[in-house]
Amino acid sequence: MLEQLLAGSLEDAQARRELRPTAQVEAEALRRAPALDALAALAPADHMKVIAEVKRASPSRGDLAEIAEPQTLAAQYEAGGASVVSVLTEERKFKGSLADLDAVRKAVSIPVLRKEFIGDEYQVLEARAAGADLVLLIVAALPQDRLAALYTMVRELGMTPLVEAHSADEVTRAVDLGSQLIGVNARDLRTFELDRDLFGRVADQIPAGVVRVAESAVLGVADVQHYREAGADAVLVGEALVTSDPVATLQSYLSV
Ligand SMILES: O=P(O)(O)OC[C@@H](O)[C@@H](O)c1c[nH]c2ccccc12
Repeated sequence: MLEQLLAGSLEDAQARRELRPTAQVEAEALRRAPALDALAALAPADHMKVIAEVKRASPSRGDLAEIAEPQTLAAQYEAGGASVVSVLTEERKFKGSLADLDAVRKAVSIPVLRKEFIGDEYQVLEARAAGADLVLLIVAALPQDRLAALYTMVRELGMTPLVEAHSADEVTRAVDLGSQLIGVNARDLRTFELDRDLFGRVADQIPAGVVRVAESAVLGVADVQHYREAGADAVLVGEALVTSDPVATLQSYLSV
C-alpha cells in the first residue's frame, strides 16, 4: 500500500511538473519569506503540544469530513492552541491538494507541515513554494541514501524535516540522519494496522534534545495521556479534530 501511495504521489507530481517546470517552482520557493522555526514551536514544554491535521479522508478510514474551507479549520486550530498545522496534500486517497496548503499558509501564522508521500526533489520545492515550513519524510518509503538527500534538501531550503518511523529499525535510521524532529506513527502504512504501544517501545531510542512526536490513534484525551506518559513532546492528530469541535478538543489535549 505504501508503495502504491508513493507511486501515485510521484505520478501526480510529474503531471504538475509538465505544467510548472522545476526552474519556475524553484524560483517561487526561493522568493518565499524564510520558513518559520518549527523546532522552536514544538520545543518540549510542561504540557503536550499538538500538530493539528487538515484531513478529509484516508485509505484506512474513508471519508472523515468535507472541509470546504481548510483555511477556516486551520484558523480554528491556531486559535485553539495548536503548535503546527499539518496539511495532507495527497490527492488520491486523502483528498488533499497543494491549494489547501497555500490557503492554510495564508490564514495562520504558526508553522505549516506538508504531509505527502515525498520521493522526489520537485515535491520538496513545491512544498516551499506553497509556503510549507516542515516536510514529512517517511523512512519506510525510501532507501537511506534517497532519504538523506531529501532530508538535506529540506534543510537547505530552511524547512524542518519531520522524519516518520514505524519500527525500532526505522527510528535508528531517522536518528542516523541527524533528525531533530522524529515522529513515530502508530499506523503501519504498509498494512494500516494500529499499534498504540509502539511509541512507548521505541521512545528511549530517540536521543535527548530531539523532539518526539506520537502520530495517529489519538481519539480522546486518554490517548494523549498515554502518549505523554510514554514520553511524547507532541501528538499529531487528524481524525479526532476534523470530526469534533476542534477548539474544545484541542484545549482538552493541551491540558495534558
Ligand atoms: O487521523 P489520525 O489517526 O489522528 O492520524 C493523523 C496522522 O498521524 C496521520 O494522518 C498520518 C501519519 N503519518 C502519515 C503519513 C501519510 C498520511 C497520513 C499520515
